[in-house]
Amino acid sequence: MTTNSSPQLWLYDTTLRDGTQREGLSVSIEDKLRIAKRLDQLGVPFIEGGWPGANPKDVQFFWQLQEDPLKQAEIVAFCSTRRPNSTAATEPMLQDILAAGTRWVTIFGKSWDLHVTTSLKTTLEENLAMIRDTIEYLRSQGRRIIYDAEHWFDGYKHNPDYALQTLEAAIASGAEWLVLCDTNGGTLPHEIGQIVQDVSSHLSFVTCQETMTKDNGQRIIPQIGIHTHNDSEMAVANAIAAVMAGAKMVQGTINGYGERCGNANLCSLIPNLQLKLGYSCITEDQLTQLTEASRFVSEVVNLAPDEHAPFVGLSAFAHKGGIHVSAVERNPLTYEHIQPEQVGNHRRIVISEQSGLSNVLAKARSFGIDLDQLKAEAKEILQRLKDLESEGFQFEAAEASFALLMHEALGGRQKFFEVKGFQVHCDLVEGKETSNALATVKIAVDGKNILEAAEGNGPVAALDAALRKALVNFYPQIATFDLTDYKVRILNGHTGTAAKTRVLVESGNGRQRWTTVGVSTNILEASYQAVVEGLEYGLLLHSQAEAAVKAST
Ligand SMILES: CC(=O)SCCNC(=O)CCNC(=O)[C@H](O)C(C)(C)COP(=O)(O)OP(=O)(O)OC[C@H]1O[C@@H](n2cnc3c(N)ncnc32)[C@H](O)[C@@H]1OP(=O)(O)O
Ligand SMILES: CC(=O)C(=O)O
Repeated sequence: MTTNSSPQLWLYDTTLRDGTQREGLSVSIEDKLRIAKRLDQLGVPFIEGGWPGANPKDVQFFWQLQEDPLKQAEIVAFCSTRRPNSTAATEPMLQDILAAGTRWVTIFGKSWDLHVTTSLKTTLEENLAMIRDTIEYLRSQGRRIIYDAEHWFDGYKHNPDYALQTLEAAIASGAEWLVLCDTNGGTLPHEIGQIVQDVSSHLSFVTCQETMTKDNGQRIIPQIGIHTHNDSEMAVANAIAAVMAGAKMVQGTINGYGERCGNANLCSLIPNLQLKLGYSCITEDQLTQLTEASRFVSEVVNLAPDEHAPFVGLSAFAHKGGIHVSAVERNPLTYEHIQPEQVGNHRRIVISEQSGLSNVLAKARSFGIDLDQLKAEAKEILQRLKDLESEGFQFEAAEASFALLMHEALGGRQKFFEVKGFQVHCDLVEGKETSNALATVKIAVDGKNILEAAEGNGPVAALDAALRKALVNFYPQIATFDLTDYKVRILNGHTGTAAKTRVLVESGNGRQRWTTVGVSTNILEASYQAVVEGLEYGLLLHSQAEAAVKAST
């Protein structure tokens, strides 16, 4: 828990700049604005919005934010130092930076002599001049400077004297933050900690001798920041090592998006820094928005969320093993490192062949069924679950089917309808992309037999349509049900066409979604089981909702 006396750390989000350097991630201006506003709400104090000279989208983004500014965050424009053998005042990109109208600017410069001579093809002296001129010029235009020392750790390891000279150039010209970058992501935590300590001691010596003054006459004592990449899967650990060695700014991205293997993931860094190390980054209230913010950003950038992401993933607090569930039910501390609610996540109990009685009892409670006094029935359900999973069923993603199985075992499964039989006929016409399918179903509702037929652009769509057509007169609510996803998995592929198929069907009613499962050697039969259970579970939800309304009136 953080208190008023918790040491302050400054978060710096670069999702909109370094994050968009991830392969496969592209955002519109509108997307960038939505993300910036979400990060602002989350309480991130610095948000790097992009590189205004690099593309028209980033230019436009900063202009739009001038019209409609953020509430609390500083929006930061990013750029390189001027090019070799030019002047800062005539560098077009620096004019774009000024036009972006931000108070803060991040300038990245070269720390590694190899990069100076190879990438920039210039002299070590000219690189120092590029850093100095650029920062001095931007300061003369009223900007405050964060200096990103690109390839800092590699540069320092190869030529520490020169690397330190680049930082001294940044200090002498008035940078307020010196952000040490592990650009290639190859450094390990012990090296990061040691090098940050070395730099801190060197800087206290340098800043005693030479410090700039701000416009208000105060001395500028630059502080250290850290920017890490995940190429060695160390980005978060490295950022933490830097903080423990004295860094006061932490740069990263939501969900760890970034070039190659990504940047330090703020969704892991923030809770680690705040809950484990006692630093103050955002308020406790804002921390409870972290999971939602992570999912919001993945939705906007159109990338599936990582379900196994620490802290914010769907599975981050999902308990599957029976032993774990039993203990967590007694005390969550037994298998959870933090309370999921602290980061806006929640505990989940997963049902599978790895379950024990505790999983079944907990899941029953979540369905509103009290099995605690019915141990024999619960054991039977557990055995049935294990038997079905050994036949290829999988209930962890198909909880609606498991709920129906429970009702069945307890003798309370409501029979909304009975399928007496079905037939599907497919026409495959050469040259046509989709097949035409016709399904006929025979069902019984309340003792009445109904025969219905429907077409679809595939056999499952036709079967689903025929079932709905037959049922809708009895259950009008079926018109609101949707089949939202359909997944097929071949279970024992080595047996060729005799392989078993598992079908998962996700259905919805506009408010809730549920998943059902079917397994058979015949894909149509497996689909039929899952589709029928999907309709049945939807009807069950509807009747439970009606009963709840009745009970409350
Ligand atoms: C570590 C990082 O993540 S840094 C950020 C990297 N991000 C990006 O590159 C994304 C945005 N980039 C772009 O849109 C383009 O690369 C631009 C607009 C910046 C530059 O485009 P171009 O002028 O066509 O150059 P190009 O992309 O080939 O980059 C190489 C140039 O950058 C120069 N350069 C590289 N780093 C620096 C630096 N720190 N300071 C000054 N110039 C630099 C090189 O010297 C080279 O110049 P040259 O072509 O005159 O020899
Ligand atoms: C500046 C930056 O993004 C890096 O060095 O990785």
